[in-house]
Amino acid sequence: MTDKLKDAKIVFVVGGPGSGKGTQCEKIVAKYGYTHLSSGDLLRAEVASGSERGKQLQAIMQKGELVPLDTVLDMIKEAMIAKADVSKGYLIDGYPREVKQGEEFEKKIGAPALLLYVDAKAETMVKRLVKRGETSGRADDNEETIKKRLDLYYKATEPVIAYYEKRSIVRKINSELPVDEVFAIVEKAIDELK
Ligand SMILES: Nc1ncnc2c1ncn2[C@H]1C[C@H](O)[C@@H](COP(=O)(O)OP(=O)(O)O)O1
Ligand SMILES: [Mg+2]
Repeated sequence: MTDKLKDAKIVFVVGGPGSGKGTQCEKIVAKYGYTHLSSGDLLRAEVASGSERGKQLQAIMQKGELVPLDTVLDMIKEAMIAKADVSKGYLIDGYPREVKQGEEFEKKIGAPALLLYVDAKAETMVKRLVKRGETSGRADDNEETIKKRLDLYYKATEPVIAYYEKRSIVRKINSELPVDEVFAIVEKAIDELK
């Protein structure tokens, strides 16, 4: 564990694609001064920067292969350390995707204080993603890919929730409600951390 991060408040934000993770994270950042880190965004930014590592990542991703777990974690850790002096806490959005990723995160960085489980029905998630796809420009926001992402989510990520439930750090958030009502529930969970 890194000294700079030893007292860091770490919140895992887990939920299916389109459940509303990004939406709620944005609101947490605005109210609480947390740092929002999404592994996908970090990878895309590294590629866009044109750095040596970015070029290696791009080559891997172009082949359709998975970026090594260690690389993703190193990037998350670096981004956390860079914000250590100003950040009130960290939102780790869309990670861990599987139990192994959670275990590795804890070995290399630290333990989460809370897991926000942003929960919506499959039907709701599909609807939101199809709508987001009209403007997001994200290649994976189309109906066929959405279905694959949902299947993978249920297979790989639901065990993550069960794993952290054993430690009683999971707070399930009903994300079927309007955004502000969802945030009211999120606020309670974050306030309890203080
Ligand atoms: N509680 C809510 N009610 C209605 N729409 C919501 C919502 N939360 C999010 N949305 C919308 C915003 C986006 O267009 C879409 C997906 O939200 P998102 O925050 O990008 O999800 P995620 O980051 O979990 O993939 O759904
Ligand atoms: Mg998102």
